[in-house]
Amino acid sequence: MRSITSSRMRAIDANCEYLGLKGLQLMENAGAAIACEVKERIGSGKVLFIAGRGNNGGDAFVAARHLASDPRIMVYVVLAGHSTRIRTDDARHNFNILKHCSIKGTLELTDASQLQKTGWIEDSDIIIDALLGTGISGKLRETESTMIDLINGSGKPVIAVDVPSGFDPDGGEIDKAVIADITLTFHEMKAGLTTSLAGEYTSEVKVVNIGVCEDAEKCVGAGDLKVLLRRRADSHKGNSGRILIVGGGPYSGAPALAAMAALRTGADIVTVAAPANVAETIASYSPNIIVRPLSSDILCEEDVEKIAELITSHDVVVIGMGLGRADRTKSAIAKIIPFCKKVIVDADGLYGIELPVPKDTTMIITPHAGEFRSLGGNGPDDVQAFSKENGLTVLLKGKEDTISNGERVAINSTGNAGMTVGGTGDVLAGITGALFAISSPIEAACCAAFINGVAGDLAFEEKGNGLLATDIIDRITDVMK
Ligand SMILES: NC(=O)C1=CN([C@@H]2O[C@H](COP(=O)(O)OP(=O)(O)OC[C@H]3O[C@@H](n4cnc5c(N)ncnc54)[C@H](O)[C@@H]3O)[C@@H](O)[C@H]2O)[C@@H](O)CC1
Ligand SMILES: [K+]
Repeated sequence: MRSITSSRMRAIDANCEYLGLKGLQLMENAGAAIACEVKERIGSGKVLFIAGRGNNGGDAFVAARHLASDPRIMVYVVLAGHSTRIRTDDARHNFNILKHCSIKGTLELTDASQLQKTGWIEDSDIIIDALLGTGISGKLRETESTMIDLINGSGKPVIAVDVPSGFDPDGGEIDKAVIADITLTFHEMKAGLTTSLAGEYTSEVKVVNIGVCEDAEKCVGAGDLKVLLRRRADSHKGNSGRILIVGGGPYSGAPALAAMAALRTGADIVTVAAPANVAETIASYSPNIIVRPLSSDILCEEDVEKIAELITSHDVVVIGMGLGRADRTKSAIAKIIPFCKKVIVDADGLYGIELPVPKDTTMIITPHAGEFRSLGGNGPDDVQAFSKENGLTVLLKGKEDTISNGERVAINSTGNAGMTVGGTGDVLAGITGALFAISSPIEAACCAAFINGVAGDLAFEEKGNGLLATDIIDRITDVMK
């Protein structure tokens, strides 16, 4: 069954916003769907909303408004905590409108035990649980924890909003959660609700369409990047990645561009392993790059041992740019790949790999159309099947980039015609390397294509068709901000 993680859902929500579809609109649809479900279950009576201070609560405030205008229904709203501490603008907005609706009673409770004294739980015909949704983190805290106990002790029918509160939407361990009769989950089935544990907390799950636009899911957007960068901010310093770039020989600029792009994307350390004839030239481009010279004028099998040793002190290997296609180089590449845990193969490197990918290696390839064909791929429509068959992630460069890990397919439409200039592919590979150190291959490939394209668009505004690959590198930090 198709399902979605909470972080992917957050990315889609943010992509909607980026495309002009506001969270408030989605919340309106979510709330309207809850109100419909309530009316289907009870034609008349008392409805008690128990809401938290995030957007899960916001959905409840919308539903309360929709129901309040029905003369047969009496609506009560309990907020866990004080309204000054509502966490999001959308939820606050909808909470504030409630004072203009015929709500029978509203309470803001920091002490959950006060709820019992109101008698609202016993009097209610149905309870709507909107304490916590996909924004839950860590162990359950008060006031929410006691409110969950009160809902579970009520014996009343319960509708859970998005997920039963306390339940981990990604299927992790839980302390306790609301036990609901039905869960209305928005947009797509949440991963946690597909686990066997879910059956203990909800008898039924209904997936509700809230009007998410197709491109927010299909195209890479600012939301994907936001989620990835937030994760990086949460991770400890020193976790941002050590990248080993294996490139150069016939050319010297390509590995240097990849290295600088990786550094600008936030990699901690970037080492370039390059044939001896170009090592000094590469080092002279920037003092930020560490260069390790190899044995001769091209990468060859004699270098494999040294590179295998270097790999052990790096998180990600980026191999291919500027290597040339000598037979000795190709066979060296084939021997190096099995030493790599995480590897990105670009440009000439693509002529040396053997598919499918070795069992312990996770690979991203970044071919253009011709390189993809030479691997046996058949254009953008074949990217998903090719990825699945060969056990890797493909970022096929083109007017629109097509990215797939065999399951998800994404399109990146940032970038412009000025980016056909040499070196932009090397920049993309470097960005991908830095992101791969901190994320899954599909996230890394998607976000790298997006960053590279937007940085290219910013550079194009300034330089027009005269833009250079180095101009794109200069704008990476603007995009990341
Ligand atoms: N555009 C959007 O983002 C949309 C979001 N939607 C709803 O918004 C929900 C996600 O909203 P949020 O991200 O605001 O998060 P939630 O509303 O799920 O939860 C966040 C709140 O819970 C508190 N909290 C987190 N972990 C806790 C714990 N362990 N113990 C006690 N309190 C805890 C936080 O302090 C915060 O106040 C979804 O589940 C869905 O119901 C829908 O309205 C559709 C649109
Ligand atoms: K909930």
